[in-house]
Amino acid sequence: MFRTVESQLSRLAVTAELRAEFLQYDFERLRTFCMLVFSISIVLWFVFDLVVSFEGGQGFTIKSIYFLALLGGLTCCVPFIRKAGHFYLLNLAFVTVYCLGARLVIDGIPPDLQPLWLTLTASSIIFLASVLPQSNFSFFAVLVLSWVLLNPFFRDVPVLELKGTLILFYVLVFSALTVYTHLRLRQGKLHNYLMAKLLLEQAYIDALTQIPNRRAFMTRTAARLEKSAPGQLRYLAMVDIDFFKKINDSFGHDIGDEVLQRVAGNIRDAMGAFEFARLGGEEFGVYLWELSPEEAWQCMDKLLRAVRETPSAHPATISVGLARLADGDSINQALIKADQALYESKHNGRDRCTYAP
Ligand SMILES: Nc1nc2c(ncn2[C@@H]2O[C@H](COP(=O)(O)OP(=O)(O)OP(=O)(O)O)[C@@H](O)[C@H]2O)c(=O)[nH]1
Repeated sequence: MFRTVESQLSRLAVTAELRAEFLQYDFERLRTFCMLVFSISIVLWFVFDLVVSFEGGQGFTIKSIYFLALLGGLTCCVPFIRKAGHFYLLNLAFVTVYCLGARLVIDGIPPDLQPLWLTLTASSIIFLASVLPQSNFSFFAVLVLSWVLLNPFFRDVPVLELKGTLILFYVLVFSALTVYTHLRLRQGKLHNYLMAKLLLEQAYIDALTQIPNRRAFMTRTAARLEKSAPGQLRYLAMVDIDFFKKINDSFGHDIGDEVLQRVAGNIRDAMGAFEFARLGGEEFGVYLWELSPEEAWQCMDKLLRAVRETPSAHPATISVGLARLADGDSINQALIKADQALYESKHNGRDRCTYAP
């Protein structure tokens, strides 16, 4: 089964929209991790600065405080960022400040050690950036920025001499490896995201009518019920197609399926603002809230009319049982109440709604 879903996935076109949705999801999931990485980077820079300042006899300057404040300020912005794109910009700003701060410290160590420390610092920044949730463009920008601002050859290190050649070799191999792992990691994460999305859709969407199924309905309505304020007006409606067995028996199962799809479309059009689902067979459920009893009734009346008046070679009608949820009622209790009201509608001639207050 897993392989079947995977082969379905391979046929799925990964649009720019899907990619953006994944990047946004990835950022939201890893927001705390981003803050942790930023905080660890600041601590590392601070310790490096302290060692060079005191062991190297430079003295801790006010500039270090400015850099710490800037980096800390940028880190504090992360929890307030909503869009992944804004985080990429913030990350670039963080890397720029960090690189400039690192240059400041490295300038204070003996010149022959500087190329090595510039290389180590740039590699650490690039490694940390490769595990952060960001787009390819953003990662490449960090890569280029880090090597430009922490260029180990800036002190006339001859590339063709042993030291320069070794550094260049390391820079190239390290950059290639991190680019490769970043791309592979991202591809793997995107694949898992799309797979989970596809499986979730299959688990929560009714295959025939393409509207939410019973599982989705029970999960969503229970969540809404839990969050709703006491005293809020809430209703549960059971919708059932009239004489559906007759439609199947007279015109065949395919026409029965068409009728189911049409009624599901009517429900989607009329109840789009609320929770709705196909509960099974020819039965549908609707959960409504923040309406007066008259308004809830009118909603159902609108739906009855829409189904009745939809032009078709195989017309159909529905019956509805509308129940009001009392405080403390569970969805299952409401379903039982709505089912009893639905029975009344069927008993009284169908194509109507019965309200159970
Ligand atoms: N075409 C089709 N039929 C289905 C599907 N699921 C259930 N059914 C049929 O729906 C019919 C339900 O019939 P009944 O429960 O007797 O209800 P009814 O004929 O609508 O009668 P009333 O509800 O009393 O108006 C059965 O014949 C099922 O076989 C489906 O996915 N497609």
